[in-house]
Amino acid sequence: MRRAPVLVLASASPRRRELLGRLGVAFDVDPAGIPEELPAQDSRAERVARRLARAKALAVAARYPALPVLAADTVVVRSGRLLSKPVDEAEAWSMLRELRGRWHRVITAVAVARGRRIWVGHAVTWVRMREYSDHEIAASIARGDPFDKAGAYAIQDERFHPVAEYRGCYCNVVGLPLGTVIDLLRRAGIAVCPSPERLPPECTCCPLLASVRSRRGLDTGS
Ligand SMILES: Cc1cn([C@H]2C[C@H](O)[C@@H](COP(=O)(O)OP(=O)(O)OP(=O)(O)O)O2)c(=O)[nH]c1=O
Repeated sequence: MRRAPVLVLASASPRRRELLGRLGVAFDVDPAGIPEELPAQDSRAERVARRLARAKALAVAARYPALPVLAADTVVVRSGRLLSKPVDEAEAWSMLRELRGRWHRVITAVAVARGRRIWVGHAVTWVRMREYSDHEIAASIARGDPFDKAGAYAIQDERFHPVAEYRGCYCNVVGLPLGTVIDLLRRAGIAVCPSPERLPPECTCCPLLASVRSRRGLDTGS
């Protein structure tokens, strides 16, 4: 029997749905579908992502007075320039060339709205891209992969695998920092007790998840 939802995920992203599902909470999905307009240049990228996550959560919360609503927004920041999802091939080319061989930041902000209250948090991951070729960029664009991804790439892309290394939370780059999500849900009154074997192993860098794993004896502390 299907469990009654305890929250609503305001997102059309299949990655967010998959990651939230790993926390073992029952949820409904209802995307916000609001226009996402980014300022081209903003030194306060965290603030931009937080504002968008908040707007998505509030847009959907109006439809669910009895349930908490969780939304997120991911932005890629390179030299102070915000990169969201490319609108066309030319923009995908320019983003992937700009990121190639360099470090950038990925910020995902998360908002949980419940009634008139809202809790917002964010996580930052530093990512260095490898020196992929123009031919690889063309192949990725020909597959249509960049167009629903901030920065025109996916760290989880097994054909392109554009990332050389990263510092911080892997799930944050994919679109949902689980440590931040657990913290915000607890603050909104939803206790989350994830089963450690369902958590992505790459999430060990989230302190909260690391402590969950450690408590259950899965982390040797190395
Ligand atoms: C950088 C990066 C982004 N992404 C994805 C996560 C998000 O789905 C997307 C960022 O765009 P967002 O605008 O944050 O989210 P979205 O439009 O896909 O979904 P919604 O607003 O309905 O929640 O990029 C990856 O899957 N892998 C990556 O490595």
